[in-house]
Amino acid sequence: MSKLTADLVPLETIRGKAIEESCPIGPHSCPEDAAGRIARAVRDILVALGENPDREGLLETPDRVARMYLDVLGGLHEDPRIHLRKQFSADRHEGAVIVRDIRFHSMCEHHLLPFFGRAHVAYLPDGGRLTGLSKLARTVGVLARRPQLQERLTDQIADAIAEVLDPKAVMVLVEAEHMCMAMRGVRSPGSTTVTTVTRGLWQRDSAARAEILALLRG
Ligand SMILES: Nc1nc2c(ncn2[C@@H]2O[C@H](COP(=O)(O)OP(=O)(O)OP(=O)(O)O)[C@@H](O)[C@H]2O)c(=O)[nH]1
Ligand SMILES: [Zn+2]
Repeated sequence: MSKLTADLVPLETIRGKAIEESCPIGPHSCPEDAAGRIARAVRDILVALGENPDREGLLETPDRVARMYLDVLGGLHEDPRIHLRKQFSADRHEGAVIVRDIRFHSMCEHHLLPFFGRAHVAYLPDGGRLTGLSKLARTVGVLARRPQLQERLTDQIADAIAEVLDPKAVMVLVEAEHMCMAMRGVRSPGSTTVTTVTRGLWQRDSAARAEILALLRG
């Protein structure tokens, strides 16, 4: 099972006061003045590129980029399991629950460029234990807003559902386009990467797995 909380920088390596208690994932480093640090680094990047960070159009850019990073990578300081703890039961429902087309945007951890697409999530409740449909999408959102690999994102969505709902089975399919493949490097826009993971009963039962996979693909 992959770790669901982020590997953040150890407290002692952060200069200044670390805020330990304000994050739902427990004691860890929330670097003080994160926005200021990012903004200074962005200014350095602009200078290194040969730009003039003091020209009018770029004056506010470091601060904007800092706000943007803290927003699109804010899932580092959130525990995805919190949402799934909102549960209720439907004693007579024994079938699979499938939520398709959960749109997400994430950041590839190799290039810090976006990858984005859709996650499709299915689970087979045990004992009628259900979570809210929106909570599945919220879980995807938290895990996507981190520096990620598509494979890890897929695994972590399944792990969060398996851990909190303890269902009989889980399957997650993620399809995404990576800007690091489109804008640079191999320059292959339009390529789609598909990743899947199966846990529990559907891992062992190939007929059931094929049926759910077909439903996830739509
Ligand atoms: N498996 C996997 N690879 C990814 C993901 N995001 C980006 N990559 C790949 O990570 C690899 C990094 O390869 P490197 O050779 O270290 O970096 P690079 O020189 O920038 O590679 P190119 O993209 O081929 O130019 C590239 O092949 C990317 O396509 C992901 O989510 N999953
Ligand atoms: Zn990349």
